Amino acid sequence: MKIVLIGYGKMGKEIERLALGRGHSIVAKIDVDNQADLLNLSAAEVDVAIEFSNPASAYANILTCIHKQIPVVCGTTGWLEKKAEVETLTQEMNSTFFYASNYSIGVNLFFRLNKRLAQLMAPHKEYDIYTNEIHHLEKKDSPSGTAITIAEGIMEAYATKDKWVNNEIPAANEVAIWSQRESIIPGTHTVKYISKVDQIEITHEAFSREGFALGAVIAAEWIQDKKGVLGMDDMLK
Ligand SMILES: NC(=O)C1=CN([C@@H]2O[C@H](COP(=O)(O)OP(=O)(O)OC[C@H]3O[C@@H](n4cnc5c(N)ncnc54)[C@H](OP(=O)(O)O)[C@@H]3O)[C@@H](O)[C@H]2O)C=CC1
Ligand SMILES: O=C(O)C1=N[C@H](C(=O)O)C[C@H](O)C1
Repeated sequence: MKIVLIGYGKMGKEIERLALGRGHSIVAKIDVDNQADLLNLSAAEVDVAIEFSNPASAYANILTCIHKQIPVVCGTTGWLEKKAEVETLTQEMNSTFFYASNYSIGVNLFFRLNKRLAQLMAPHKEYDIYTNEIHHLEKKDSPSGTAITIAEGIMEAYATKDKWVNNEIPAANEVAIWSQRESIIPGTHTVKYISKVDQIEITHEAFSREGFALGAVIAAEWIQDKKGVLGMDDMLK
């Protein structure tokens, strides 16, 4: 595959290492100082764009790719208020857009475990819910995209909960996400149910960025013959 990397920071570099190891080539690396190179690329020169930039730039980068008919795998978090627009445009342009708040296989299994646990816990009102995410000090968005997906999974199971709040004491209809920024931690997510007498806790802890990057490269390989709006649940079916 001929890959354009959009965002050449911590994730871009890890994706490059793994993609080269799997026999792919990197045709361009787009960062803040060479935005014009993306505008000048054509779909004939590239099989896929892998977008890990930042919350402020992801939307514009994705639109550029969709208009050029370049399939996009995006992992950037913190811009999702515009995701519905991107999905509509993807359909209108008959293009390809793959998004995941977290590309690691382990986290996606954790998402399923979280939903199942929430279904089991929902009838037991004596348990309060706590969700927590810890990331490195360079992270720009809060809460993490992964923590939002976890909170959405909990809300699916609880008819009484319809929104999440970040670093605030939750009202009865809210799921609290507590965010912590610490050192170089790649990403740790915890869900706890606490009653007066006991506690149930599940945690996913990433040891490095390799799992995120590998998932993104595998997604890029998987979408090669596909169109439309896709995500990890489609790929892991
Ligand atoms: N879905 C997932 O599995 C994962 C998602 N992420 C998300 O991916 C994103 C990137 O993470 P990470 O690599 O750690 O962040 P970094 O800050 O290390 O890298 C982002 C890079 O994008 C560059 N950039 C800034 N503006 C643009 C632009 N307009 N076009 C292209 N590149 C630009 C930055 O340059 P400069 O530094 O000069 O601004 C930087 O080099 C974050 O939103 C993060 O939350 C991270 C890990 C896993
Ligand atoms: O910024 C990061 O580093 C990460 N961001 C993603 C998120 O916001 O959930 C995924 C992972 O936790 C690492």
